[in-house]
Amino acid sequence: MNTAIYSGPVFEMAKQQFAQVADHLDIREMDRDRLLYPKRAMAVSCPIHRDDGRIEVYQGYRVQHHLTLGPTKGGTRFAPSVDIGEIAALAIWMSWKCALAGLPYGGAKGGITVDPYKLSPRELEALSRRHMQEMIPFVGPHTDVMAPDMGTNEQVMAWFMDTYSMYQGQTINEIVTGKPISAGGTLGRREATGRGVAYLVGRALEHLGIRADRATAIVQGFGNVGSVTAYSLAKRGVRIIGVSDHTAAYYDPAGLDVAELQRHVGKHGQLAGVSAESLISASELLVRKCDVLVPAAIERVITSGNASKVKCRILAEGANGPTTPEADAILYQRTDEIFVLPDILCNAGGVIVSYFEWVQDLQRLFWEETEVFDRLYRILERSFQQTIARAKHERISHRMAAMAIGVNVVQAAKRTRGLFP
Ligand SMILES: NC(=O)C1=CN([C@@H]2O[C@H](COP(=O)(O)OP(=O)(O)OC[C@H]3O[C@@H](n4cnc5c(N)ncnc54)[C@H](O)[C@@H]3O)[C@@H](O)[C@H]2O)C=CC1
Ligand SMILES: O=C(O)CCC(=O)C(=O)O
Repeated sequence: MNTAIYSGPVFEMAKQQFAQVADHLDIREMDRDRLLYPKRAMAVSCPIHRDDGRIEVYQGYRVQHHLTLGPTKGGTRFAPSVDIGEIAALAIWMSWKCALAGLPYGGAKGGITVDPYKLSPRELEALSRRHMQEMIPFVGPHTDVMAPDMGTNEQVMAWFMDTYSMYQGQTINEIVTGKPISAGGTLGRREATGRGVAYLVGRALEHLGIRADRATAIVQGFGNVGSVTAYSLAKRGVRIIGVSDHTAAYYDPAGLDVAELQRHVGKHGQLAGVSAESLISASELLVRKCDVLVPAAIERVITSGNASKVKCRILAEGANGPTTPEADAILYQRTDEIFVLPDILCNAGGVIVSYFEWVQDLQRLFWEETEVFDRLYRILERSFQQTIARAKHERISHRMAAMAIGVNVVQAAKRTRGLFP
């Protein structure tokens, strides 16, 4: 099979991780490509009028990894880094994540190569609508259901839903999740990923016998996932001593006021300008001593260069793919020091509540917020227990255990459906 279109460092990571798990599970060579490579991938051109009258064309992608368990599911990312390799890796990770959580989905991901911070609101709307228009032949409530990811939000999901619905001649809420409540969204989706991260951090602290009100945390990334994680951890009594985004990093051992940081970002769209005294370099922040380190921004930030220097007790991966395989090997040597909550477990709250949103939209029956979070925490608890039990039993890392569970689920479904002899 010629797989050359899938390349780049993020795709290589997903490939390397899969190879390690496939070796551990003793999956036959001839079955590996079927499990790893995406079912289909789309590349589309999205032309829009810029505010100055120019026409600019942006490249968009959607990768659907497998449809063995149901529709594919995953976010749409607007970022300058986006290419088909990055999106394919994120789609593959979505598959293992959904399978670990027991959701009836395969993984997908999409994105546009664009810096959304450089578009006006009108340009962002035009690009979002054009992207969905180009995707109409490939998505559907029972084929592939989009959601937010880095650089997109509830408003973008509302534009996606509206564009798809106008084309169909009727409102189809269930085409995307992560929508505003007023457009058929569920209570709790906006906070779901961060609250899920905080729940699992709480469980890891208990596991290690550390009291939340004596713990400290550093959070990289202060968007949807990072800011809600910081806020939810602070509500649990954890002192937030460091935060960063793409514009600034702050460290204060006495603790930062998360609500104040959220107000600042709400007003200015970024962390820069909060305080001159507590400024620190972004790379230094990651290796400061803390109980909980939460990378909640981009991929590949814990690397062979800093994995031996991080000084946390818990590494809670809010982001997708923040740790390279080389760093993983180092962290595995430090298992007694650092408890890793791997991304496909740690940030699964988002897609789990997206699943609840899809179910509610399909049934036209909406739940109370307590029902959303009770069900979310039950699924996360089960995944947490399964992951640590398997890691202990097979003497493997938490990442390897979580992935092994996910890969096994997909493999079993393919086998049952007759795709494996
Ligand atoms: N939104 C969701 O529900 C989910 C998101 N994720 C993952 O979480 C991560 C963050 O996503 P969101 O919070 O949704 O995105 P977002 O767009 O809301 O926020 C991203 C944040 O990361 C910051 N950032 C970007 N580059 C950075 C850098 N080099 N250093 C420090 N900060 C940087 C941005 O300034 C911003 O604060 C991504 O890896 C995404 O794939 C995972 C599961 C669900
Ligand atoms: O909510 C969803 O469907 C997907 C969220 C997502 O993109 C992720 O978990 O990485």
